[in-house]
Amino acid sequence: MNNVVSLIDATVVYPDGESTVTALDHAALDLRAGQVLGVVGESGSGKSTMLSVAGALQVPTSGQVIICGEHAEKASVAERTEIRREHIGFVFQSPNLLGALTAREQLLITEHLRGVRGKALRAQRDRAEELLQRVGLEGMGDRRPEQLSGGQRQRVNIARALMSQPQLLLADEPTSALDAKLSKEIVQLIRELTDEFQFATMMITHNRSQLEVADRIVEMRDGKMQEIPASEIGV
Ligand SMILES: Nc1ncnc2c1ncn2[C@@H]1O[C@H](COP(=O)(O)OP(=O)(O)OP(=O)(O)O)[C@@H](O)[C@H]1O
Repeated sequence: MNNVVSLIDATVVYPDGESTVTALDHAALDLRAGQVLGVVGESGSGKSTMLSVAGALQVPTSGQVIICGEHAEKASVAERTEIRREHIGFVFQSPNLLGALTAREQLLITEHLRGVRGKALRAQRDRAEELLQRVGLEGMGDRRPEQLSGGQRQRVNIARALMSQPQLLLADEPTSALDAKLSKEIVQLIRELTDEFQFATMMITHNRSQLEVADRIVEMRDGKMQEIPASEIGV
């Protein structure tokens, strides 16, 4: 089976005054379709940097990043935008939904901005309805963010990330704004969607109990990434 994303010796070095910070230190990873990877580590250990490199938001200082067969480290800015648009869905900490738009419109905003019309738009409208239903928001498509709970807003966010049928879902602390019960529901939903749509998921979390949905876990320490058996961290 092919890897959805591979990091090969990926290193990110930032300038830090007179010296430098190695935020990602020779990271190696292969992630396949249908797998959920949990990413843990203390603040400043390099989790966001790793996710940002795996998501072609930034290029490594050295090493390789292969996303669905495409070398992101060699791609131009425009090509990286295309890689993200074609292959990747992003879910960030708090849902950055637009206040004036309904849940349905949040899912279709990209299509409207790109001027998608006719049959293609109808297909995406159908997909939006299916996804709203799939994430548990059936009948709520007309609600604006203020008319939705925090958990429901994160569900809209997840549905929106899946509109482009991504092969890779990157989630950066998707439940940090939610209580324990809602957090559990959201990570469970991400697990189920990963199985159903067979994309690969990387999820940063501070909450180790959420790692029970992960197939694999990596821990970041000072930019170094190490895969650890689930048994070792008591999941
Ligand atoms: N743009 C930047 N310029 C300089 N240093 C940076 C930059 N971004 C991150 N760093 C440094 O790189 C290291 C890793 O940061 P990163 O944000 O990846 O960690 P993190 O594990 O995601 O932290 P947190 O859990 O607090 O979000 C830190 O030492 C940070 O200060």
